[in-house]
Amino acid sequence: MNLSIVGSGYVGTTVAACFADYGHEVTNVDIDEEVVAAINAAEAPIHEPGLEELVTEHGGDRLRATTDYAATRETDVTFLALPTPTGDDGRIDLEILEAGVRSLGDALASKDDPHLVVVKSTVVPGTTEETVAPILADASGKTLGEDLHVAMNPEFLREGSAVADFRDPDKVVFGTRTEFARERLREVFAPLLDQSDAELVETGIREAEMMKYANNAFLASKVSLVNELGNICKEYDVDAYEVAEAIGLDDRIGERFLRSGVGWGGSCFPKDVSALVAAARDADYEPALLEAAVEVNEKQPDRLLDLLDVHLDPDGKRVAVLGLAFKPGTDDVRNSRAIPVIEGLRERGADVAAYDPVATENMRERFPDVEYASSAEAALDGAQGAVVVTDWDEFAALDSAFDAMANPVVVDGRRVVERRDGITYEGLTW
Ligand SMILES: NC(=O)C1=CN([C@@H]2O[C@H](COP(=O)(O)OP(=O)(O)OC[C@H]3O[C@@H](n4cnc5c(N)ncnc54)[C@H](O)[C@@H]3O)[C@@H](O)[C@H]2O)C=CC1
Ligand SMILES: O=C(O)[C@H]1O[C@H](OP(=O)(O)OP(=O)(O)OC[C@H]2O[C@@H](n3ccc(=O)[nH]c3=O)[C@H](O)[C@@H]2O)[C@H](O)[C@@H](O)[C@@H]1O
Repeated sequence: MNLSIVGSGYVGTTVAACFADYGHEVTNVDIDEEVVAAINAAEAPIHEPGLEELVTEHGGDRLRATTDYAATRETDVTFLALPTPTGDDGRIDLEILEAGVRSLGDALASKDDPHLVVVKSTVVPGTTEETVAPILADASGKTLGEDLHVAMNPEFLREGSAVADFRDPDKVVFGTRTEFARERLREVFAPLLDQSDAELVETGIREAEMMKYANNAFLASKVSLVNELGNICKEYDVDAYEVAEAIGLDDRIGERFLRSGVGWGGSCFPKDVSALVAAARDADYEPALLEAAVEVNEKQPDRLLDLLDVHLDPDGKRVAVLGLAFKPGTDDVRNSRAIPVIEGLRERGADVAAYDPVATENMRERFPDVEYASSAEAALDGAQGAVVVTDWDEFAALDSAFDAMANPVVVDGRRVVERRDGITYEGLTW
């Protein structure tokens, strides 16, 4: 099948490269010329395990990219993988999505065959049918349900394992209203459904939109709950990880997403919980539990720094920050817990020495005047204290590097560093 994917970021590039690998002809449309050039040169524009191999194999061949929306006319289905950020008021900001949809509608105006447009971006219930569909119909002059169809196909992949997650998801959700949309989506996803254990959920468009928010809100709240329990554990000198392991054996709770620590960040949990809270309030419903989940999350970096304060006054001292990415396996620093941690350290007058295996350049844009070390060892050298913010495996292997610290105080926000003789070790929730 001929597919176009509008937006070529974490989702758009991953989805496009995987669909090309399943044998589809795929065109990415993006306004960023560097992203387009990279894909056509068979280079991955973002860091994701396994993506480089796929783009190397298919880029410039079955996988192409362009800045020209006209390319969508040559395709049967267009997926929208555009950003849906948080606006200043906490609500979903649809400006970028609407601009992309308008350009797509203009391009489709001169296409004769019927076309399916699938919203893959995360959007609040009602957006596909009340915002996307009318703009498309207006710009293209086409008739909804006849030669223009819309659908919603939420994406559940995680950064850092995007390719593996996309190929083998727990579920694939089709939110549709017409048989045409259902049939085309089944055809697009046939190879993935054949080669994975994914459950197919066929539902309405608004339900599909809400499933995505419910999924993320549940997971974010689960981590906040385990963080709250972990904070109580710490006060009572109980190891929260032992407790989590035991409660996770109850399959009503489940063993995953029980890692307590410095909290959740990233490009999606914070914005999606915020958008859902705002949408609930717009409907005159006060989502008390989700608000509390956000509040607990915002306090975890302060608790980490309070623990450091117990052992040293950071003013004028070198403090190593180990990990800048919002989670391991990615160079993404959006809403990383490292941001409030670095801000808090600087407010205390500390000289921050930061290290991350892949996210340094992205964090440098945010904090240009922080010292970025080339290794964890270099960051720790001469430091009076260290905080661990991202659970990169390489931090677990650190050992003699702590001997180079001037004062070996380590506050671990992710349960990654091994306790050892010679360091003063504080776990955030254990
Ligand atoms: N990042 C993730 O792990 C996941 C993201 N999502 C959702 O997927 C959507 C996309 O997210 P990401 O891939 O993270 O975004 P991103 O920020 O990584 O990439 C978006 C891309 O869209 C391009 N773009 C912006 N305006 C455009 C326009 N008018 N026309 C064409 N291209 C344009 C940008 O240049 C960029 O390359 C969001 O709604 C997000 O909530 C859903 C599941 C996972
Ligand atoms: O909508 C999205 O963008 C995606 O958001 C999350 O994926 P992602 O943000 O890439 O990463 P996660 O692995 O979910 O981690 C999110 C944050 O929670 C934190 N976390 C996760 C698990 C845990 O046990 N403890 C914990 O603190 C991580 O450190 C990270 O900061 C969801 O897991 C995906 O299903 C979803 O598609």
